[in-house]
Amino acid sequence: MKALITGITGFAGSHLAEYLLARGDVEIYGTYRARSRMDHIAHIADRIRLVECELQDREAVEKMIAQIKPEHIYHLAAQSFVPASWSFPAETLMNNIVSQLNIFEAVRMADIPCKIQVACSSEEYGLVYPDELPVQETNPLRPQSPYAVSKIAQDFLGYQYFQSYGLSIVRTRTFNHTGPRRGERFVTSNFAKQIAQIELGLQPPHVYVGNLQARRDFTDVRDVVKAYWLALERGVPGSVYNISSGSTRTIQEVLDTLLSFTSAPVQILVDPKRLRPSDVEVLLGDATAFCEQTGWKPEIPFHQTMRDLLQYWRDTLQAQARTKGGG
Ligand SMILES: Nc1nc2c(ncn2[C@@H]2O[C@H](COP(=O)(O)OP(=O)(O)O[C@H]3O[C@H](CO)[C@@H](O)[C@H](O)[C@@H]3O)[C@@H](O)[C@H]2O)c(=O)[nH]1
Repeated sequence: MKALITGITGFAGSHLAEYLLARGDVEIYGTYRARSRMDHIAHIADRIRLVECELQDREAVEKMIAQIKPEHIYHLAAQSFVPASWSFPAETLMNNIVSQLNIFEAVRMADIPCKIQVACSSEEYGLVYPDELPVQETNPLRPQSPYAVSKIAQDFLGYQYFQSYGLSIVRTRTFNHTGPRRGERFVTSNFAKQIAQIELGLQPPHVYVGNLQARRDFTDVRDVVKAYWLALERGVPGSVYNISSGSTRTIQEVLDTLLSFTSAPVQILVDPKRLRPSDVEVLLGDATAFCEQTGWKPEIPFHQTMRDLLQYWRDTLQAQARTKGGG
């Protein structure tokens, strides 16, 4: 079976590639761009096929899909950092919407039997009222950022291409996910990296934070990528599914959990630059529909995820120090 992962060099993409490799029955293709960093997939590079492709280039995408003829497409490539979408709203919308349109059009033109998973987001729900929790797929979408609007467009294009052309598309609205290799701008990874830097004496004992009152529903990325596989194996085309753990934590609790793994004394400082024009206050997902349809359930406890993430940063920073020191 041939699977294509867009954004294979990224956080979720690299974990999905590892998961599919471990299955043993999947031939894995992945797209990257000239500027993509390869460190997340260096350890598996000899077992996957990498294809350079700018997804905003329609002709390049058509050629790539026609050549590979994938049976599964996992569309994970995106501008996924919410604050960047305020700094670069046009780029976020263009990148996220046009890339996906090109993939849909290329599959349609190639006329191949191919299932497509679209990585949508819980950010689409945006403003959620207390009596709407936990959020179901039927909840109104009240976006709070340009990123959320881009994901709603991706989501609705998935619905429309299923309705109009019968493309076999499954949409996954994934709530926050984290784990080793999480990009350092995202809150869990950012705090973990700061703590690891403090432990190694690479920064003063100050942890900079933004809004600690926000609540999020976190799942381990290694559970999330299993869900993506199951979405295409057992999900109903045309459907949209929440992928979430069903429990919520404040960002303060995230910080406290990470701090419980270190003996380094730290001071917490609010950095006003980390506060957003509008922040989603609470996200808590109801994944019952997905669990019942596919048999999926998250298995890795939050504490384990946080422990692994902090260890990832300790190992990464130590390896960087060794490289710099020439040892
Ligand atoms: N990034 C960051 N966020 C902080 C910080 N301090 C507090 N926060 C708060 O921590 C929460 C989570 O922020 P992020 O980790 O940046 O994630 P996100 O905005 O919730 O978006 C993530 O989840 C979405 C799914 O709900 C994904 O779609 C999106 O791509 C991303 O992974 C937000 O409420 C943010 O204001 C900080 O120093 N840095």
